[in-house]
Amino acid sequence: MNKIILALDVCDFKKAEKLVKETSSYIDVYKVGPILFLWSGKEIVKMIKDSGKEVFLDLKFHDIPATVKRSVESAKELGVFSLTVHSAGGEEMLKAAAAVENRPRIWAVTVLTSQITVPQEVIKRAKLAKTCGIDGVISSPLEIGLIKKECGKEFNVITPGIRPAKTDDDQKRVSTPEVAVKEGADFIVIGRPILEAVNPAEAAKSIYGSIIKN
Ligand SMILES: O=c1ccn([C@@H]2O[C@H](COP(=O)(O)O)[C@@H](O)[C@H]2O)c(=O)[nH]1
Repeated sequence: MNKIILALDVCDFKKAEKLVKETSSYIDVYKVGPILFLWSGKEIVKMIKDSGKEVFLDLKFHDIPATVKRSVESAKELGVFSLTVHSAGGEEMLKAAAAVENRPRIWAVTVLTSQITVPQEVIKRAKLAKTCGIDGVISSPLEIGLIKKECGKEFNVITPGIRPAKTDDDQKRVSTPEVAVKEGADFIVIGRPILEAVNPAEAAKSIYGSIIKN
């Protein structure tokens, strides 16, 4: 499976559909977060799946264990490939999410890539998630090596904060796609560098080209 996940952070079904069509040669998994899900919910998930692609539902569940368990069950009914919970929800919440049978892959957010933190905090949360039966974590590309070392190669590391070129935006812990893939990222999540490009398909192609060389 291609390692690029395109974050469909748009609030328009037609725009999302056009982006999927234009980039489908380079992307197998599309991320749907609150921006798009609040507009198009089930329809967007269906459109992506009907295009033969997978959905990463990034709603970062962070609630009491019973509510998170039922949210994971609902996401399972939608047929998504993976979803996120927030590690700050704690052990009981993470275990409740992981215990749902035949569920999508669950990835726990460690510390948001827009926040400055110390690697020890990310590792502490990654280890907690692993102990609770979660499949992997969302972290910045700066922590990939350390997480793989501490939690094992099989534990998924998914990294937003990917910038092919230097930008001045809200992402604080960043690297290029090439470096993230070399470090061992299982997937890299990219939004604005593709969404805001003059030609999103060309931007996706160029990032794809840069990572398959490695
Ligand atoms: O720690 C996190 C967790 C999630 N994200 C999400 O990834 C994309 C990144 O988009 P860019 O435009 O490439 O910055 C976005 O949907 C975030 O909600 C994250 O960035 N960091």
